[in-house]
Amino acid sequence: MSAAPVIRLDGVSLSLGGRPILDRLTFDVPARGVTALIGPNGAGKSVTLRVIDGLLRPDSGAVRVGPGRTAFVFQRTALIRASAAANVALALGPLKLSRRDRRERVAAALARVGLFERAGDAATRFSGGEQQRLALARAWALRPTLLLLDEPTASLDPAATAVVEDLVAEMARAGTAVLLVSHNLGQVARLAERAIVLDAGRAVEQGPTRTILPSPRTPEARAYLTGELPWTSYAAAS
Ligand SMILES: Nc1ncnc2c1ncn2[C@@H]1O[C@H](COP(=O)(O)OP(=O)(O)OP(=O)(O)O)[C@@H](O)[C@H]1O
Repeated sequence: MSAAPVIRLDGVSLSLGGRPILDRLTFDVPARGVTALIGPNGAGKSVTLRVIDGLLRPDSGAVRVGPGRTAFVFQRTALIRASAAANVALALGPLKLSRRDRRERVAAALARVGLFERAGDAATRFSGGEQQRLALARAWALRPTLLLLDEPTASLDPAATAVVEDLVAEMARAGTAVLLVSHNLGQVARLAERAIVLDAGRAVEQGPTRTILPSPRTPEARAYLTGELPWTSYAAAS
């Protein structure tokens, strides 16, 4: 591969509440394009994003991220009690823009997600889907090197989902590396060139989505992708 990866996890292990969650997790995320992190509930996808963003520190192993700015859009977005415009402007704090550039970038970001008319409204009163779009606008305005997305369209209607998917694709085309956690496999196929399949805190399979999605090699990836639940086979066996 040409460029250095934007994320490198090497043998990362982490226990939480006395339970092993990540187990010698090792993978690279290339500096270009969209990489999907997929796997069953509880596999450790969100914890992995938090480790990458430095919100959780692994017990062992190495995490290398960057260089550049990272933006993180959570499953449940953290917005401040202020207007939509103020929420975007606040994210631009570290950028040292002129007042005018900042105002223009905020307006463009809100317009990009269809919230321009709502610029002065209290962000915490937005619907779940509107808050998610606002969180994306905040990330877009930052022009990050790396974008971490945790189920960004889980609560969105189809039209808003399309807006978010367009925005993510546009950011990727503009050079942002994206790591996307999603259970929407259609979305993964549409957006991501590569996928990493997590199971019980380990990367069990990784490679191009066009081969992993239709023909996974490992039983864990196959079970996830075909919707086979571990407790179903347990119940059937007992
Ligand atoms: N702060 C914490 N303390 C204790 N356990 C935690 C903590 N955070 C996460 N866990 C546990 O770690 C495991 C992995 O959680 P995580 O949220 O990463 O799963 P996930 O793969 O993102 O799942 P989902 O698809 O359901 O969102 C879960 O069993 C969860 O209960």
